[in-house]
Amino acid sequence: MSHPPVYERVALIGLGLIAGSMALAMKRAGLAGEIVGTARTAATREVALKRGLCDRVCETAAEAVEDADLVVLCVPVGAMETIAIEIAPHLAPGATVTDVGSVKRAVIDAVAPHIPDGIHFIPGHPLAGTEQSGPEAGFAELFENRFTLLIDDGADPDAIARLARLWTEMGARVEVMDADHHDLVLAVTSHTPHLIAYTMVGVADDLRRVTDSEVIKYSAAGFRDFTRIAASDPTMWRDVFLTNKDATLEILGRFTEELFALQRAIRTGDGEMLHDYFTRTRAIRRGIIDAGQDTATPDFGRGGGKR
Ligand SMILES: NC(=O)c1ccc[n+]([C@@H]2O[C@H](COP(=O)([O-])OP(=O)(O)OC[C@H]3O[C@@H](n4cnc5c(N)ncnc54)[C@H](O)[C@@H]3O)[C@@H](O)[C@H]2O)c1
Ligand SMILES: O=C(O)C(=O)C[C@]1(C(=O)O)C=C[C@@H](O)C=C1
Repeated sequence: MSHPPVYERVALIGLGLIAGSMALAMKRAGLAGEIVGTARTAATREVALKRGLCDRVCETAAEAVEDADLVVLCVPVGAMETIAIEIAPHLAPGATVTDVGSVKRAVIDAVAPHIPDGIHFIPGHPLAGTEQSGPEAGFAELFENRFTLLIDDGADPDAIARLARLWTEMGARVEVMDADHHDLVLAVTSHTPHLIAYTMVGVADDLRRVTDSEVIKYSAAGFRDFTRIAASDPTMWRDVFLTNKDATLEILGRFTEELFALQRAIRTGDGEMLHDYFTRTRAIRRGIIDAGQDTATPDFGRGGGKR
């Protein structure tokens, strides 16, 4: 290892897809002196040790954060407050607490009040994931060339820079953003699209007669992508919608208006409207590719067939 670790001891609370990927990315680049992990079940802790995600596991979050200079909350958004209350009295002075939750305002409201003076709280969100979850799901390349958004909620700039360095060394592109703006942007780019995918797969399931035959047999393209997204973790996504309620409802309202406009164009045979609409959306896709940001479904030669 040619450089000192960014953090001497990192505590990962919750050992699923994101924690596992962080652990492997940190190990690969020598970014943590020691990685300590905790999860609720012995089975998860065992897998984490077996996969080499952690150097050590603890039964409780309180034990795991002892003497850690970085604590990463990697649990569903709705579980963040309980964990914050549990770890607060055990945090080392000067430590940084961050999280990877998909919603930011709700996490700040839930966690910040419990963080003691002298601890840096810097909410974060890697814009990278898959539909897989649990301790087997993580892989070191997950964050490569993907954005990680950090929220500046008044934390010490040096502590933010240090955390940004960790993410950069794990391969991510880091940007600092305001929490409310984050939640609105993610409602457009991630949360509402997931809800639409869940809905579409639900519609197909309602037509069970079709599901049993054609839907599965012929789901090579668009629908298959929807089923991948709709296979994402139910607890995580329940919490996302319950905690990013206003922004999601705002975007869903707009979505419904557009859908009605398209529905009307189909009913009235307004081909020009449909063509113009699809021309505009095609340009957006091409813009994303031209900007070199078409990294939405990293494959890395693993699990390509499942996507
Ligand atoms: N999966 C994604 O695509 C993705 C991407 C970016 C951020 N996130 C966010 O990262 C966080 C973790 O997601 P993940 O995909 O790693 O999930 P995961 O399901 O793979 O792992 C979650 C971990 O939290 C534990 N956990 C669940 N409920 C808990 C509770 N009530 N108390 C304590 N531990 C609990 C689980 O046992 C597991 O160890 C979530 O907040 C999610 O919003 C997910
Ligand atoms: O590719 C996927 O499976 C994802 O949905 C990942 C995705 C996203 O919407 O882009 C999902 C939730 C997150 O908070 C961040 C990333």
